[in-house]
Formats: sequence, structure tokens, C-alpha cells
Amino acid sequence: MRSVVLPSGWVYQVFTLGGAHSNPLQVISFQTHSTLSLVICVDCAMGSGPSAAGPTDACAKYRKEAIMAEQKERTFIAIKPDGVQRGIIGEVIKRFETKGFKLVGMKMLHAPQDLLEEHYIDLKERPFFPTLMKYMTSGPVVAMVWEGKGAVKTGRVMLGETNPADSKPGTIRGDFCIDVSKNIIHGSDSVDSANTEIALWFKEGDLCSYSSCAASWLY
Ligand SMILES: O=P(O)(O)OP(=O)(O)OP(=O)(O)OC[C@H]1O[C@@H](n2cnc3c(O)ncnc32)[C@H](O)[C@@H]1O
Ligand SMILES: Nc1ncnc2c1ncn2[C@@H]1O[C@H](COP(=O)(O)OP(=O)(O)O)[C@@H](O)[C@H]1O
Repeated sequence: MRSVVLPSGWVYQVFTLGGAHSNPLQVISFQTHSTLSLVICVDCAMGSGPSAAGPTDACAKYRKEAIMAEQKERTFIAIKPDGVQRGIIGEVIKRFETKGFKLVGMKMLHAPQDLLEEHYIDLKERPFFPTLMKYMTSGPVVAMVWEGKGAVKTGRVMLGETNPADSKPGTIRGDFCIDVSKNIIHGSDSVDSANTEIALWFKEGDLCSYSSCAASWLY
């Protein structure tokens, strides 16, 4: 049996996959925080059984499913009232579209106060919270869900820093705004918060699952 020493902060888990798989398959997943980094089949990793002839069919199938799941990561992006009023909706959509992300949900709404209080619950004790609520209820917002590999992390890079003054040119906040209290756009900061925010702003039936003909040119 082979053994590995994991760098600090990494964990591994061994589990058995059944269900959709024709053969029950035991896999080891290596993770750091919530990021799935590597999944390997026990047969292949341990050099026993079918691995002598290469990865098992089930392993290859699981890997393919894991890659496809990676491409389905979703992030919640909202154009704030100042972004709507300043006519930046099209520019934001253009940037996410031309990057290669897939739009799977979008709606314009006057966000109710209770929704915003839930959305910004972590900031409730911050001194600027009342200003933030006044700002976010000052006009309609455009709520969107974008899908693609690394959508959360890359989405944040595309947005820039919270304070536009710290945002590099080329980022949305770096190019289109000046002040932290009017920073035109929101983007989820982790996969977990993306899932929470999407569930808060959208009902499951509001989102569209579809294949994009561009996928094979992107991945
Ligand atoms: O949630 P989003 O809106 O994407 O923002 P963020 O992740 O970049 O940043 P924070 O949660 O720290 O702050 C949430 C928002 O609160 C506002 N905000 C943060 N700090 C602020 C401050 O010092 N004064 C006024 N508004 C502030 C600003 O609109 C931020 O985008
Ligand atoms: N110091 C601040 N003053 C005014 N508004 C702020 C300040 N910090 C954050 N905000 C507002 O609160 C929002 C949420 O903050 P936060 O979640 O920290 O950042 P981000 O929006 O980049 O995820 C910001 O986008 C911004 O609109």
C-alpha cells in the first residue's frame, strides 16, 4: 500500500460511490477547505485489481462527472441600485458572457429590506449597516446567477476589491466607481455563500439548466 503525507490544511476522505455507478467505486478525495482538489479511485491509487490495465471504467466515469460538476459552479452577482441607474448592466453582463460564464438566472427587483438584512447578516453590527440598507433599497437591483468553472473566485477577481480605490483598472469596480458606499456590484465571496445567496434570492425553478454550444470551446 502506498502512503502519502498531506501538506498542512489538507484533509482526505475515503468513501464509496454507488447509485448511478454500475460498479460500487471506492474513492479518496483530497481537499483543502471546501475546494475539491483531487479525487482518485482506490483501485487505481493502490495499484491493485483493474489498475494494472489503467483506470477502471467506473473511475474514469467518476472523474468525468467530477470535471462536469466543476463546470457547474455557480455564483450570485447583483448589480446594485447605482449600477442600474448608471447604465452599467449591459457592461457587467458583457464581461461575464465574454469571459465564458453562462447566465442561468436573472431578475430585476426592488429588493425588500428583510431580504437585504438576511443577505448582509454578517455586517449587521457594522457602523455602515444602516447606510448600506438605505443604499440597497434606493432603487431596483439586477440579481443574476452565473455558472462555470471557478465562477465564484474568478467572479470576485472580475469585480475587484470592496473599496474601488483598491481595485485595479480592468476590474468592474476599478473601472466604473470611486466610493466604497457606491460600489455598483455584489459578488459571492465563497462557494458556500454563493449557495446560500442563490437560495435566498432565487427559487430553484427560476434557474435554467442548459448546455451551451460554447462549452467544448471553453473546456
Ligand atoms: O458583499 P458585497 O456587496 O459584494 O461587498 P464585499 O463583500 O466586497 O464587501 P463587504 O461584505 O465587506 O461589504 C459589503 C458592502 O458594504 C458596503 N460597505 C462595506 N464597507 C463599507 C463602508 O466602510 N462604508 C460604507 N459601505 C461599506 C459596500 O457596499 C460593500 O460592498
Ligand atoms: N466602509 C464601508 N463604507 C460603506 N459601505 C461599505 C463599506 N464597506 C463595505 N460597504 C458596503 O457593503 C457591501 C458589502 O461589504 P462586503 O461584503 O465587506 O464587501 P463586498 O461587497 O466586496 O463583498 C460592499 O459591497 C459595500 O457596498
